[in-house]
Amino acid sequence: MTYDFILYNIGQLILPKSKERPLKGQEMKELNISENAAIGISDGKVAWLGSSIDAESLKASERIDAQGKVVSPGLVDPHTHLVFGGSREHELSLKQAGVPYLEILAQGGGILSTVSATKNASEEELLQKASFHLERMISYGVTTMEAKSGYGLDAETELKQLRVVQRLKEKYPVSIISTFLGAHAIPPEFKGKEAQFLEHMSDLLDEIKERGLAEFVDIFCETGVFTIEQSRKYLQLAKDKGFGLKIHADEIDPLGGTELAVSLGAASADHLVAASDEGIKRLAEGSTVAVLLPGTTFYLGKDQYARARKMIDEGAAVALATDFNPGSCVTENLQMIMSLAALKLKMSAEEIWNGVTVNAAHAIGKSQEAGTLEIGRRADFVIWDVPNYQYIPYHYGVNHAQSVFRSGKKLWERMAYSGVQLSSAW
Ligand SMILES: N=CN[C@@H](CCC(=O)O)C(=O)O
Ligand SMILES: [Zn+2]
Repeated sequence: MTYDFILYNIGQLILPKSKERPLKGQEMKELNISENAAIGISDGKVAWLGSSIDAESLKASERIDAQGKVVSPGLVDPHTHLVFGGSREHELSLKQAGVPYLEILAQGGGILSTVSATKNASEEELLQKASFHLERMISYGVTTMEAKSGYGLDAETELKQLRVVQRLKEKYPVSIISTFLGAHAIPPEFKGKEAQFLEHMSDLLDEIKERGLAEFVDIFCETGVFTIEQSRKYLQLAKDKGFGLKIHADEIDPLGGTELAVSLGAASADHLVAASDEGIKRLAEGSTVAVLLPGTTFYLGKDQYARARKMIDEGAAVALATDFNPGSCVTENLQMIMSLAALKLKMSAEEIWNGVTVNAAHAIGKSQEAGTLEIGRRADFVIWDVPNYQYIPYHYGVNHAQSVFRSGKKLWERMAYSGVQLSSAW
């Protein structure tokens, strides 16, 4: 057999273990690292895995020298609000003055400010803007990501956002999982009529399902937004209609969204900064993935981070995501989140890599195709310009990706291979 190409001289090849279910508790500490490794690629898939020495005797149309660098599966970002209009830099001074996130929202700002900007933007404008952010995510090593609606809060704008996600799927050779988050905030005209608003959003579910516009349904279950009972009813309906479930749960107040997620069999419960001891116990018992978003806690200027250590030590499955959005976490950089996970969530490098690969894939129902490199799987991988896998969480705030491959094809490559390239005019 002649392989399309062989990537050899890989200093460390990161091979997360893939299971039928997410890695839980102590399993998150396990990470296969193969040294001086090689991968054979054929028809966009991993066709051979072994040592660089053994790869010498293989036939290949092309050979690429990884120069002793680190190679990992393409990263998976399981929680993003990729499609939105406008930006919210004007809120920074409010944050600095100590105005809480939910207070900005209650005053008609925050999410509602982005809702106005998203309503006012055309589909083309939203597509262009989301493309810009998506390309940046790819440059940071992400080949599979989730994207939510939720900045419309009316039928027309929610569907417009979901159509943009569909168009992104067609435009880019990456996997994008679409989530309907029509229940993201209460529009001013529905203040005090939350149940009516949720009925209005529920009415969209059949159309979204028929047109294949979303795989998951999500809700912001929080003080001043949607209650536990409202969330339960809404999500149960979505589940009955065949959607996967996600919940923005226990981000600020411990309402019990974590327990609700587990009891409904949600794929993920996200944020969980205020998750109770009982909620953590339930996560450990179930298979709902705790998607932690330390970039959001950092960006909101809070001191209390999600209790990742307790979650993992008690047996829960943890994944990490950017939560990229224009208000509470304005970064496309999942590597930065890996550093925050090390520093603020006290996760080990092994737990972090599992959190941005296999467990993140489970959180969005893509564990069969993303998050690891195995023979027969799509060859989505990243060559990292670092000496070892611990280095990425350690050296923060910069992009360590050297090149990003999707289905065995180079999708993105850093222009200067060794560090920065100063202008020749200097
Ligand atoms: N907390 C709710 N939703 C988003 C923030 C959205 C926004 O502020 O625009 C989040 O996950 O952080
Ligand atoms: Zn979110």
